[in-house]
Amino acid sequence: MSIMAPAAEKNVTGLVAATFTPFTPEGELNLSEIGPYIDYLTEKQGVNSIFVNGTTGESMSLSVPERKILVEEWCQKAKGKMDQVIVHVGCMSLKDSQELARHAGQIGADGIAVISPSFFKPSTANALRMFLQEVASVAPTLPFYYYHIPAVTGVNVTARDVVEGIEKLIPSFRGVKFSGSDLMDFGQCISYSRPCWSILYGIDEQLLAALALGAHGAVGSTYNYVGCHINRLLSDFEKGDLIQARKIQFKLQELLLFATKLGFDLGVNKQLMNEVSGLNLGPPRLPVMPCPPDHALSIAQKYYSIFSEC
Ligand SMILES: CC(=O)N[C@H](C=O)[C@@H](O)[C@H](O)[C@H](O)CO
Ligand SMILES: CC(=O)C(=O)O
Repeated sequence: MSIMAPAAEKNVTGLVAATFTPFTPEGELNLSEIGPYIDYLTEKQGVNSIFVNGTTGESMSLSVPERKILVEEWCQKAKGKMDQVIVHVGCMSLKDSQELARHAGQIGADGIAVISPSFFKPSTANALRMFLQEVASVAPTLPFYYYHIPAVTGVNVTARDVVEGIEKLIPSFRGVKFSGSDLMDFGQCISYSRPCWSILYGIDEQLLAALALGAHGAVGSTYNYVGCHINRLLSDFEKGDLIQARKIQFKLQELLLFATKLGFDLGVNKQLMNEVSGLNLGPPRLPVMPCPPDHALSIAQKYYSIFSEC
């Protein structure tokens, strides 16, 4: 690298765990689990980056003050242990998003991501870009990621339309967390992406297809408990061993298919994490329902029958 190169900014690569928010049994934040959670990810799963207060973290069910308290704890406990802490700051209100973006910058997050508002939905890619630009503008030095999750937001604009030319509107733009199954649109984001961007895939059960299209990394909920296996999928893919990589992808598909038949949702996902990790992340918050204990147990048994110890 040239001696004149600007200070290196890290691209996001590899696996990023979308963290669950720890609650007490009464439904309050349980900050004391965050340190052990980070140690579990690094030591047991080999996962060194986190995406906090996203979908899995139930951000839209948290108050703005709760989101700030969580981010402070995640950033503090991750210091020296995690490569990247990316904070989702999207809200229905532009003002709330800006407040969280500013806060993330002040407390040393490595990047911020924003989901489209979904009550009043932007009707065009341009309206969405204007919203993203207003959020990014209050934290202009923080790497900014657009979080594309159309099945949840119901906002039907392609990510490619959102990112085209966005570097002129948002100089801090650094990539997309793409949680959609439209692989054509995903490919078009990769093909447009700039060298300093990271295009991260977010549907864990089809990661291998996204890798073939050039995904730089992946953000997902299942990397909380299958990270060490999916790390092997990544290295098999890099070696060109597609047969092994597929075997691992199919195992994750088998687990999720089994779980889906029992009604896989965030409550079940969180309880599966509790079972597998031994952490006490508690129940989800309403309207997400807690997982029936027998469902979590049978999914955990399936997990152990599919995946051996790492
Ligand atoms: C809707 C949702 O939460 N998607 C997650 C991330 O984007 C994924 O990690 C899924 O939880 C995962 O792919 C299992 O379906
Ligand atoms: C899965 C994911 O990326 C999220 O929880 O936001």
